[in-house]
Amino acid sequence: MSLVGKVAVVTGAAQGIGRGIALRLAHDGADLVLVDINQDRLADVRAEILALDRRVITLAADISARDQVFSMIDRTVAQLGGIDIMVNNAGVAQVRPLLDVTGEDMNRIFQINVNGTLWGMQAAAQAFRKLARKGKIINACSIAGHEGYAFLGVYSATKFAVRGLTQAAAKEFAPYGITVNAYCPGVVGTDMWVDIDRRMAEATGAEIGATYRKYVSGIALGRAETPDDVAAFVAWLASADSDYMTGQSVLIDGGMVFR
Ligand SMILES: NC(=O)C1=CN([C@@H]2O[C@H](COP(=O)(O)OP(=O)(O)OC[C@H]3O[C@@H](n4cnc5c(N)ncnc54)[C@H](O)[C@@H]3O)[C@@H](O)[C@H]2O)C=CC1
Ligand SMILES: CC(=O)C(C)=O
Repeated sequence: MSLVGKVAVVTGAAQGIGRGIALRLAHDGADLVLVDINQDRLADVRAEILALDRRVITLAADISARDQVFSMIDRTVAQLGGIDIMVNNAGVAQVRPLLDVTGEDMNRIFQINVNGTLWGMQAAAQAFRKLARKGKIINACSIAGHEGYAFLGVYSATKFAVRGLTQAAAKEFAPYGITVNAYCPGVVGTDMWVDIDRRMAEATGAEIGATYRKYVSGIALGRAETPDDVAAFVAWLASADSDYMTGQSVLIDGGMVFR
């Protein structure tokens, strides 16, 4: 219950890792702002958080649109009285042989994964400073932010960029008491991996499920990651226990990448 009295914003909260993070932060006492481009499934997550007796609002936003991100933060402060934790979770994967990558491919995934993370950091930091609150910014990185993966090259590049932005923002925002860190999951059983596996099968001729099984077989702890595994670490990053950590993109992958 370390987050009682705190307001947390989670993007990409309608499903997968974002839903897991939102539910865990609510369990730990935070009030929640659930943000997603897909409104259909946000209502279910909202109901789960209301059942935890927490305040919760849902906001539609495309994180690649800077004005929508800043408007979302303004509405957060107006409706819940402030913001303490910003989780820039929303993101998309892209399976493509590098030889086939187009400018449109690059622009789309960078606008969401990189620009969207930067807009979220900008808007949150601006709000923290206006409210004179220390604040915590927590970004979604990946093992692909530490190692480039075949057929996931541009996606990997976006996550390397998130790691760099996390380090730079940590240095720039430290004077205001704002910490900036990132979580780097491995293979988490969400819709994103269903899509990756399907597209890998199309690109390589492998059977459906083969890519997912190959990646999971390389995990030292012997099982795929769950959204709750990720959320447990993000809950620590959101708590005061992480106040002396900043600029770090931390691998929590069950033992895949060893840095
Ligand atoms: N699933 C995995 O194995 C891993 C995922 N990650 C990262 O974790 C984050 C969450 O991944 P998952 O939950 O697996 O993905 P997911 O695809 O299951 O869910 C992503 C959510 O983000 C939303 N979203 C997508 N684009 C958006 C936009 N432009 N604006 C607002 N919302 C948007 C989607 O509607 C969806 O609800 C992503 O940043 C991903 O790169 C990192 C490492 C591993
Ligand atoms: C989706 C993702 O980040 C990986 C490498 O699984």
